[in-house]
Amino acid sequence: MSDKPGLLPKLLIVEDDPGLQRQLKWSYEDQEVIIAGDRDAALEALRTHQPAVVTLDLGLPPDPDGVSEGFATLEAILAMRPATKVIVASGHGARESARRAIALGAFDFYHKPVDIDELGLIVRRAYHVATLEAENRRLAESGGAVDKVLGGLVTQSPEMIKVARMVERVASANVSVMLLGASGTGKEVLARGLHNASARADGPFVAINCAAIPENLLESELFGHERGAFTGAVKMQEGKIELAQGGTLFLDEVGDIPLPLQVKLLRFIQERVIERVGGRKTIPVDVRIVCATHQNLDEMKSSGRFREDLYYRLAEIVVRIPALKDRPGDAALLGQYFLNRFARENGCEFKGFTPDAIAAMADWSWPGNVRELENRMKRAVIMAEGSRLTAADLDLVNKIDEAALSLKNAREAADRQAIRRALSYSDGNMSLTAKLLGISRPTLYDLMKQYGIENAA
Ligand SMILES: Nc1ncnc2c1ncn2[C@@H]1O[C@H](COP(=O)(O)OP(=O)(O)OP(=O)(O)O)[C@@H](O)[C@H]1O
Repeated sequence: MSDKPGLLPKLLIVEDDPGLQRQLKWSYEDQEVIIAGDRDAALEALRTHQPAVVTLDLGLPPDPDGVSEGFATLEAILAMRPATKVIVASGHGARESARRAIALGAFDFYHKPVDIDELGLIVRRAYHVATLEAENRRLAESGGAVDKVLGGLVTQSPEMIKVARMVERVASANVSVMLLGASGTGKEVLARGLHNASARADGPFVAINCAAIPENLLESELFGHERGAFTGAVKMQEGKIELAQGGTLFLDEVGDIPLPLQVKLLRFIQERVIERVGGRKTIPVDVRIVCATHQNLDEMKSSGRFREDLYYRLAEIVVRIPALKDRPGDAALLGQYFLNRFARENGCEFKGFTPDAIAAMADWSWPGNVRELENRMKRAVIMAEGSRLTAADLDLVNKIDEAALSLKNAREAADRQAIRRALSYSDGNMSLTAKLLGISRPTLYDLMKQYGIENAA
């Protein structure tokens, strides 16, 4: 970080004790510290420097042994700049004043005598929340100008925008596309977007989740059946492939198709004709196949559970979709988007999120990705009592995020993010990316393979 004042975030310390002023002034390397000894000086500094975070001693002149001037200063600061995060110092036995300060809008409090490390942590957390809030305000103010790629995909993450642009590009080409990503990352949204951006947009988009259908029924779901083909087949039924005639067939969880059916699917892709179960007639079908899976198909190919020839037919273009936690800012953006949507649908109004909700959303690792976020928002909008959604409404209070706690996962997440950023910065130039990351090109290739990161440039 730069040590030039002016580029550092500003911290205003309101403290009348000269000894403490000196001690605190030199305790923050990462901040430009401004000191004020009373209310007037504090408000003047607030106007001039606009610090995001303020620490405030409640015992200020002319009432250094009481709290009246401290509270008056707190109220004046929040009246002038309501978004300021004020951290209040409370003396011995001053629980009551701490509580009152929080009720008035203070961000947090600390006990005197000062523990510099502890206060440092509170200050850093306050900056973190202030930054997230500022970002949220920016997004809310940008209103409808939020990036909507492919018609319905809400994102502001460069990685995801790249993915969407890639899907738009391949939409018009006659190639098969395989979407790889964890559950709930938006594979179906992208598949639909691809269909809508393609020349087949006037035709049907038919989706089938191969994991959700029992193995013995999957064949007839895909290929259809003739009347009397099996017990219960009381009438002829067209399969999903046939229903997608002239359009796009989205095979979700393609890794769950059993081997015998993989053979039949391959035959269809090669010959472009189907036979319904129990039928003899061959029916020509013109469909484009887009497929998706969260499984590791490379591993399945090696162990013989997924046919290699089918894989290459289905995966002429492979698109890897980043997890929600790897898309900085998207959780807050999508949170706001779902909040607006569900509030509208339920006929209620919300002003947004409380700081603890914003911080909780940024810290949570979203194992269920966008679907989990969508579900938490849906529930919160129905259950919430206040005008802003809290971390408790989102059921994110005191949740032990085991995935985020693991050091290995945290390191991997940091590696992934750094690689994606460097790739994005260098526009996919591998030599430059390796240089930016300070590693060799072979190491970069190894890491990208290990983390399943594709160079989307
Ligand atoms: N970027 C996005 N913008 C808006 N809505 C989204 C976005 N991504 C996902 N969603 C919504 O989140 C939910 C999950 O998305 P989707 O079904 O596409 O995920 P998926 O990867 O196909 O999940 P699965 O693998 O479990 O089938 C859907 O309701 C979808 O509308």
